[in-house]
Amino acid sequence: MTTDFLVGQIRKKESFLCIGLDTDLDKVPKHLLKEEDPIFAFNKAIIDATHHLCVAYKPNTAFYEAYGIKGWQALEKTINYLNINYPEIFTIADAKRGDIGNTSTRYAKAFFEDLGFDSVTIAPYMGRDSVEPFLAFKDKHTILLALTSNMGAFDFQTKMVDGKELYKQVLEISKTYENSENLMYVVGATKATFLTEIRNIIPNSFLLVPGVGVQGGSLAEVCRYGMSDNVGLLVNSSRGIIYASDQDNFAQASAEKAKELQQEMSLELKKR
Ligand SMILES: O=c1ccn([C@@H]2O[C@H](COP(=O)(O)O)[C@@H](O)[C@H]2O)c(=O)[nH]1
Repeated sequence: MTTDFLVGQIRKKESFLCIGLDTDLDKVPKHLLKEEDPIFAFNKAIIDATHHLCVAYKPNTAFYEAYGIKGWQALEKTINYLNINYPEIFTIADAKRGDIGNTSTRYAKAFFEDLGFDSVTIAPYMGRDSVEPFLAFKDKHTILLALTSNMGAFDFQTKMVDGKELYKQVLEISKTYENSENLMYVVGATKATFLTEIRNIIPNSFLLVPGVGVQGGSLAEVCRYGMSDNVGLLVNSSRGIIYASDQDNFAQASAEKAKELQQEMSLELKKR
């Protein structure tokens, strides 16, 4: 998917919401456990109830890998279901990969070609040759971890390296990578006040922003400091939406939570 198409969807739906499919069988409604594939049954119900309120879904692969082959099959069914039924939706494999070049190429083939995701999250720590194999895929997007939402972000990401915080070095150096137009970045909603400086370095790049809801980040602050001329934001919520209820009406309850965020986003878009 091209970035222009994504921006068009955001304007049309008045939403830059990304719903995280962090599907945990300990948390899904008990009646679904009788299904042949309860992970997919849960995801399908959530997607069918919420697709008109969001522009992206982000399965975090950890939640699928934890169930072995069955989990991976559920991930495959979920991305196929999205690509066939809702091709206008931007898909993110939150896999946080990155390795030496030839290995990164295999990761890129797995997520972009075999599974057919639009984007994948990548750790920048191994540098240029670990990231460029992902960037080589046309109309696919590589989402680099820049400043993450967790407390541990302060262990390394904000430390000074050559006179500048490490996360700023990640932003600046990655701009020199081949096909850098295919880059997006992860910035946690809990770090919203850093967004002004981040926007000075990457004024128009798309940011994937997790951390609203359960982690305590504020959507209003993210918009105030991080919205660019082309919106440039995909704000993720996982648990706050998909586990709104563990009763029979769970999908409807998730749609209600998604609608609350979508309406706030619509107001933010109208302010600009
Ligand atoms: O900095 C980061 C990077 C990734 N995540 C992931 O996003 C979701 C957040 O889930 P919530 O339930 O909305 O808190 C989850 O998959 C994380 O692994 C992040 O939170 N922060």
